[in-house]
Amino acid sequence: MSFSYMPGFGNDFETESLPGALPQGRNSPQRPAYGLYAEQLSGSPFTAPRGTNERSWLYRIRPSVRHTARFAAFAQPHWKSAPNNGDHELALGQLRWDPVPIPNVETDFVAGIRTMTTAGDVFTQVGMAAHVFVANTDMVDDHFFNADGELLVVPQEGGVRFVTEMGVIEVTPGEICVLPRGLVFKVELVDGPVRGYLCENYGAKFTLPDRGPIGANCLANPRDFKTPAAWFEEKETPCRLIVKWCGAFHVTEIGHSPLDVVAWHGNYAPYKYDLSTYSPVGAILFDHPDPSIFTVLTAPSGEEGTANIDFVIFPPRWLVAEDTFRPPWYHRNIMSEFMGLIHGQYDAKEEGFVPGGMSLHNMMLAHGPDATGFEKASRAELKPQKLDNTMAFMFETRFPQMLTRYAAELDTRQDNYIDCWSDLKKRFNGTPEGDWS
Ligand SMILES: O=C(O)Cc1cc(O)ccc1O
Ligand SMILES: [Fe+2]
Repeated sequence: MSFSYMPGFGNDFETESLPGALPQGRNSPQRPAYGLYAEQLSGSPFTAPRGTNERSWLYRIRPSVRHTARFAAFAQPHWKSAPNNGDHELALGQLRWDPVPIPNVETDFVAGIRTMTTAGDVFTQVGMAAHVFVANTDMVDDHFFNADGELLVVPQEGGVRFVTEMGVIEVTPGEICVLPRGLVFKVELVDGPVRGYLCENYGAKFTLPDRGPIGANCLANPRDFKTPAAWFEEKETPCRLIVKWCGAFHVTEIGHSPLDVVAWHGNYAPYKYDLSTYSPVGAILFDHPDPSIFTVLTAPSGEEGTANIDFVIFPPRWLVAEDTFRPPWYHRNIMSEFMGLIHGQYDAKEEGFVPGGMSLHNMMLAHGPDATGFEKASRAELKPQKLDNTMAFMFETRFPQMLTRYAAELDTRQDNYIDCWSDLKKRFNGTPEGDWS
């Protein structure tokens, strides 16, 4: 399978996989070339302001409406939606999990999605859900679209190929991709079983954060985002289309492959991004800045500076701050922090937060470095230090994240997580020096 990408973020792209398939100068010619059907995919209301108006025109072998069956209910018991007001017995707490094992039974990408938390409300299109996915088999004749939100995919183990109606995106650990609401796709495994994290964004789309005084460069640069060129298949055998719609799952049948878009143009499209192209900007004299400096993508809410979701990474970087406690500070946060680790070690946790694992520090719940990390960082000689072999990330939302029953009962949950702070000693002894014995 050969496929390619076009650089840029939010561009007006155009791409055709057969010469002359894309109409020029108009969207709806009376008879599009090759006998294709023209179809608009609207990602924003028709009248949204220019800066947030998103739509693409797809030129396809058959229009999407040509399915052969009515929709019927489909079972996906592990993929939950908000509101989910905590259908479990687990008390409030700081939480951490080891990785979810990859199943032994045949599990494709859609079947392998397990919801950890939900926030907000899928019906009013605010909030998000944090999921993990584990899969060991390709989707062959099954396809999927999510009407409830865009999907930000963070692979952690194994490569994943999204064969979408607008082109093919392959991502491996260290890369991410975003699949817009409504996009039809199937998922193939590049090389064996896969595991990863998924953020389902019910609200306004992810966009690049403003850089403010940082200026025109650094952080995530637009040219490093890659959108696939058109790719299609002409497959005239029965296929299925599974749909997630307002939290419920439905299935219909199609007599052909729905991945039949020969050409498209527009600014509503999937994309991928290599996290190693992120240029972190940080404190170069003293103090530990807020983690918002490492925002890759932000999904705004209606309120300025208050994201529905921030997707934040903790990439390799130099620590140079003088007279500074360099790891994350102890804190309580109005936003809720779901974290995962793609590889390596995270600087606030010496052990217990392992690649593929997860932690949840919910609205206003105290957290920070474990006791061992605190000890080390408080006594470290403050030479410039390279943090290498590390890539953690955070789905941070303005809303509380409600735990699913699956997450509460998952046997990889670490019951003793809070013990990582139990050795934090009293250092106050009434003297300015404190007790550092
Ligand atoms: O809690 C965490 O580990 C994430 C985090 C990192 C950081 O450097 C500052 C604040 C913060 O929430
Ligand atoms: Fe935090």
